[in-house]
Amino acid sequence: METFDYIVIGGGSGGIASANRAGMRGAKVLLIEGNHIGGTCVNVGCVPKKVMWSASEMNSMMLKQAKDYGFNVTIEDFDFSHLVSNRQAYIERLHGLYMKGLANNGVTVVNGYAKFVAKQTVEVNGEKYHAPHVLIATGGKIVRPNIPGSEYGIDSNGFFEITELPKSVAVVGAGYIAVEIAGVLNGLGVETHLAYRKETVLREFDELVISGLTESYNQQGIHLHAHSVPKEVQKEEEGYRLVFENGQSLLVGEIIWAIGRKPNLDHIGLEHTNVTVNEQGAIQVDAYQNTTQEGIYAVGDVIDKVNLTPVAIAAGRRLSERLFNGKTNARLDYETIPTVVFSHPTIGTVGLTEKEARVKYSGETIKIYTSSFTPMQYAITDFKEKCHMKLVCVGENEKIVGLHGIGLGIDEMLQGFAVAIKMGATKEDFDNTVAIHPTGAEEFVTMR
Ligand SMILES: Cc1cc2nc3c(=O)[nH]c(=O)nc-3n(C[C@H](O)[C@H](O)[C@H](O)COP(=O)(O)OP(=O)(O)OC[C@H]3O[C@@H](n4cnc5c(N)ncnc54)[C@H](O)[C@@H]3O)c2cc1C
Ligand SMILES: NC(=O)c1ccc[n+]([C@@H]2O[C@H](COP(=O)([O-])OP(=O)(O)OC[C@H]3O[C@@H](n4cnc5c(N)ncnc54)[C@H](O)[C@@H]3O)[C@@H](O)[C@H]2O)c1
Repeated sequence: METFDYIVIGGGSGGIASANRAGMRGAKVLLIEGNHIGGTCVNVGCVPKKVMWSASEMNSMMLKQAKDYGFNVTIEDFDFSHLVSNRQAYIERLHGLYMKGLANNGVTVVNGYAKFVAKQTVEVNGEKYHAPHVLIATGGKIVRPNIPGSEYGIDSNGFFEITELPKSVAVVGAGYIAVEIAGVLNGLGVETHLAYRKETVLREFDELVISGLTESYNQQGIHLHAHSVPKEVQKEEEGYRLVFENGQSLLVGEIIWAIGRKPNLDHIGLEHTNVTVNEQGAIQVDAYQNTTQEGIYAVGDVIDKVNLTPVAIAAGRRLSERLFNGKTNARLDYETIPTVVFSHPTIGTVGLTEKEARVKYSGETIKIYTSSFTPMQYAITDFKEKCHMKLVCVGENEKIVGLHGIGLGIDEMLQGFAVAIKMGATKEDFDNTVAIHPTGAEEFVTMR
C-alpha cells in the first residue's frame, strides 16, 4: 500500500486548489478524480455557463443595440453547434492546463472513484492508499423532482449537452441556475418560460435586485410563472407538457430542472470513518474544515455552506497552508463573500440584504441609499434597461454592511467594492472616493 502525506478525493475547484498548494509546500500528494479533471465548475458549471452567457449577451447587443450605433447588422446564421464545439474545445484546453499545473506541483493524479476502507485509507481501482491527512472535496450533485414524467426533462448537465436549440423551453426553479439558464436561452432566441413555486425568483437576494430582475425578464419577454409547483410531465406529439399543481400547464420543446443541488457522498465509504453528516446531508466541519474524524477534512459543495468555486478554492488553499506550511490559524472567513448571478443583466451582491441587516442590527440606525438609472450605453438606443443599486449602512458612522446591484457591468464592478466592504468601509469612505466618469460604477460613490 502506497503512503502519501495528503490524499485529496475529488479533482474539482476545492480539491485541485488544495492539492496544488500542498504540493507547493513540499507534501507528497495524491489527487483522485472519478470524472473529468476540474469538476463541476470547469465541465458543467461556471466555465461553460459563462461562455453561453457571453453568446447570449452578444446576440442581444447585435439585435437590440447595434442599429442605433449605426451598424446595419443582419444575422444570417447562428451555428449553435459551432459555439458548443468551441466551448468544449476550451474546456479540453483547461483539462490540459490543470493536469500540467498538478504535475508541476508534484501531485500524483489517479482517475477513478475513491472510497474509504479505513479511517486514513482509501481504495481506488482496486489499489489502497494511506495518508495521515485526507480531504473530501467530492462536490455536489443535482436534485431532480420526484414527480411522474420528470425523466422527460433535462438538468443543468443536460443543458450543456444540447447541440441544437429547442424552439421553446420551460426552466423550473428559482435559484442561480434557473435564472441564468433562462436568461441565456431567451437571449439566444428561444421562447423561454421560467416557472417557480413562490412569489419571486432569488428570494434570498435583496428586494431591489429581485424587482429589477423581474422587470428586466418581463421586458425581455421571458414568461414568468410564479406560484407554479410542478405536478407531472406528459409526453405529447409536439413536445412535453409540464402540468402544475395550480391546474395550469405549458407545452414546450424542452424542460430543464434547476431545483437545487445537494452534497455528493455517493459510495464514499464514510461508514469506515467517524465523519459526521448533518441533517441536510452535508459533511459537518468546524471553522478549520476539520470533520469529526481527526485527519479527515472537507471543503467545497460537500459541506454545503457557500457553494461557489472561489469559496472551495480559498478553503482548500488555506487548509493546505495550515497542514503543510505551519500556518496554524489559516482558515476561510465565510462572512461577506461577494457573488454574481449571471442573469441578463447581471446581479452583484456582497454582505447583508436590507432585510437581513434590519434583523441583525435591530435597534441600530440603518440607512439605505439607492440609485436607479439608465446606463449611458443605452442613451442613444431604443433599447433601455435600468440599473439599480443599493447600499445598506449601519450605525452612526454608516458602516456599509451590504451592497447590491443589478444592471450593465455589475458583474465586473463588484470585486473592488467587495474589498472595500471586507475592510470595513463606511459611506464616508465611499463619498471620499472620487468617481470615475462616465461609468455605472460611479453611482456607488455618489449616492445621496
Ligand atoms: C450550472 C452551474 C453553474 C455554476 N456557476 C458558478 C459561477 O458562475 N460561479 C461560481 O463561483 N460557482 C458556480 N457554480 C458552483 C461551482 O461550480 C461549485 O461551487 C464548485 O464547483 C464546487 O467545487 P467543489 O470542489 O466543492 O466540487 P466540484 O467542482 O463539484 O468537484 C468535485 C469533484 O469530485 C469528483 N468526485 C466525486 N466523488 C468522487 C469520488 N468518490 N472519488 C473521486 N472523485 C470524486 C467529481 O467527479 C468532481 O469532479 C456553478 C454550478 C453549476 C452547477
Ligand atoms: N453565478 C454563480 O455563482 C452560480 C451559478 C450557478 C450555481 N451556483 C451555485 O450552485 C448552487 C446551486 O444552484 P441551484 O440554482 O441549483 O440551486 P438553488 O438552491 O440556488 O436554487 C434551487 C431553487 O429551486 C427551488 N426548488 C426546490 N425544489 C423545488 C421543486 N420541487 N420544484 C420547484 N422548485 C424547487 C428552490 O425554491 C430554489 O429556489 C447555488 O446555490 C450557487 O451556490 C452559483
